[in-house]
Amino acid sequence: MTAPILSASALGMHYPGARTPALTEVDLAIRAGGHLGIIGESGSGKSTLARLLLGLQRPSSGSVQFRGEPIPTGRGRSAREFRRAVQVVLQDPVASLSPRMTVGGIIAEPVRALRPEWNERERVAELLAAVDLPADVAQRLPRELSGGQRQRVAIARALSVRPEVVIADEPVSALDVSVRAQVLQLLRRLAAHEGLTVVVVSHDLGIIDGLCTEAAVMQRGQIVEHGPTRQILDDPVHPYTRELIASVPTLPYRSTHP
Ligand SMILES: Nc1ncnc2c1ncn2[C@@H]1O[C@H](COP(=O)(O)OP(=O)(O)OP(=O)(O)O)[C@@H](O)[C@H]1O
Repeated sequence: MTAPILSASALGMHYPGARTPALTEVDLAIRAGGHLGIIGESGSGKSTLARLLLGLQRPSSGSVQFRGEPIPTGRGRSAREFRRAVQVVLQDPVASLSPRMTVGGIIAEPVRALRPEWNERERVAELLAAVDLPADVAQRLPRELSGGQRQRVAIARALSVRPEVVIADEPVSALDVSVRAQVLQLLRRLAAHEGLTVVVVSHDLGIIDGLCTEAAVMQRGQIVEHGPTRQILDDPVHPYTRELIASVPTLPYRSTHP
């Protein structure tokens, strides 16, 4: 078995003033090239876990490791390498994109910060093509694009520095159902093409089923079930997982994963 690229040990998060912890003793190993879905109802701790895996927040207890070492902090070489290697795609494409920057500027920003030696314009053109957007979109502003196009821009930006891991928090929840399927298809194709490790956070079982070969089910800050997505869907063990599955009448985005 390959060593995990990202892992969490006994991870805990207790927000100041909160009555109960958002995360308790979470252990998780994400193997390189794996496609993991984190599923659970609102408030179960999914986004908190994602932010801790991204190093955007410090845990109250436990730790996150990247390639077997604690996530590097500060401005040194290893911290820059972590920021390049692990990228995020957020839920709301409008809020996650700066309204006054052109699309080209938005996509190029991580390249400028982390790969200044690359030709920015060429990279932007490559990325727009990779996410099936026309080249002239580079000169436009985010508000001139549709929701689906904006989410494609967010994906292009995340891929701009050739990351190894992409953590997507509700990547298609803000989109119309028909556009959702297209963006999911794009994410699937890019993940396979770039050999990415993907972590998808969603409250929607259909989206996890469409993108992830492996799923972790969260309830009240804990992972209550973790295994192959197909096995979890076909033969759920935990009562909460059964409840989640029963609440979804159909799973619309089923991919071709075994
Ligand atoms: N910055 C914060 N300060 C205080 N409490 C927080 C903060 N962020 C999250 N929480 C609390 O932590 C718990 C877990 O929240 P989190 O957002 O991680 O869950 P989630 O499963 O992602 O939910 P959702 O799907 O609604 O985003 C909730 O009780 C939430 O109110």
